Amino acid sequence: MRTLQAQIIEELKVRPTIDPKEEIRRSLDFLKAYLVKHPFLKTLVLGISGGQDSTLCGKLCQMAIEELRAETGDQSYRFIAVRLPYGTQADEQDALAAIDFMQADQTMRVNIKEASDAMVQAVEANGITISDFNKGNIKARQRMIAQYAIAGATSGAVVGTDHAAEAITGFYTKYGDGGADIMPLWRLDKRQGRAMLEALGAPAHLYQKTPTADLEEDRPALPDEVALGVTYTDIDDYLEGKEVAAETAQKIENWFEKTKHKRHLPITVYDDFWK
Ligand SMILES: NC(=O)c1ccc[n+]([C@@H]2O[C@H](COP(=O)([O-])OP(=O)(O)OC[C@H]3O[C@@H](n4cnc5c(N)ncnc54)[C@H](O)[C@@H]3O)[C@@H](O)[C@H]2O)c1
Ligand SMILES: Nc1ncnc2c1ncn2[C@@H]1O[C@H](COP(=O)(O)O)[C@@H](O)[C@H]1O
Ligand SMILES: O=P(O)(O)OP(=O)(O)O
Ligand SMILES: [Mg+2]
Repeated sequence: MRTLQAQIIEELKVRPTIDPKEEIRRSLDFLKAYLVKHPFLKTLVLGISGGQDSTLCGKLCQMAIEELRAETGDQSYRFIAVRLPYGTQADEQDALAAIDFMQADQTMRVNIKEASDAMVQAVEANGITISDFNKGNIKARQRMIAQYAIAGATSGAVVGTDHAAEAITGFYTKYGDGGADIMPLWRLDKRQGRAMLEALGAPAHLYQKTPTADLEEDRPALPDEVALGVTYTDIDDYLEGKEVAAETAQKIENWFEKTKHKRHLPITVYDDFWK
């Protein structure tokens, strides 16, 4: 195995094989323990896009909350699934199917279009141009703002869907979808998450779906794998300690190095991870 590959696997805590049922249990116990330890927190708040990760994460949140209600008798615990379209979302049906699968206690809807467009306009008034790509990150951050507003109003914690196969390439918006309080999928790669959804009986079309951030208007539903130039199969193989083509490993490691800053809190004079 490559030296950096071993270090990354250690940092991101990926295991080469998992028992999906055990990992489901582990995530549920983690979510429950965190809420029990912080009695002020009563809701879990998560954006549901209609993609694989939020389908899995949302199902785990709902299951954890149901167990908590049954075990504590506290009926104020609830899971809030949040629809956060930018205008009309092309795969809205998938998002609704995901919410139906998880049987969310409550669904809220915040259209982020007006706020995102207003931000672009207000910034551009300074004589600079916001690219379509940059605007994509503004959308992801508006989603974060909406989720924190809901968490603030409901004594909630914002749940994030980041996992090892995204963390390794930094394929998330800093303080956007990367901004959350608790991340129950951290440690898992993409195929491990898929196996967990299969074990949970999710509709196949949701876990077989092509992963996309769907943030750009010029390239709608751009597959992550196209944006990254590397497949999740290769990323997962790399994370599981398998051999991948040298050129592929180099691409993955370039993403890892370039996005190091995202996996740390803001940099101060006492930090040296970046040196
Ligand atoms: N496919 C899509 O539709 C789409 C659209 C937009 C973004 N994305 C993805 O979302 C992710 C976010 O994009 P991004 O990473 O360009 O934006 P980001 O906002 O997450 O991170 C870039 C910002 O991080 C900071 N930064 C950059 N390098 C730094 C360093 N070395 N030290 C400290 N701070 C640093 C700067 O503030 C910079 O503006 C990417 O993976 C991107 O591909 C996808
Ligand atoms: N359209 C969306 N509605 C609700 N929540 C969303 C939407 N798009 C993204 N999200 C949330 O962000 C994460 C990350 O999405 P990526 O596809 O990995 O970029 C997703 O899991 C949702 O929680
Ligand atoms: O985060 P999601 O739910 O949008 O999943 P994916 O990353 O597969 O699009
Ligand atoms: Mg997605």
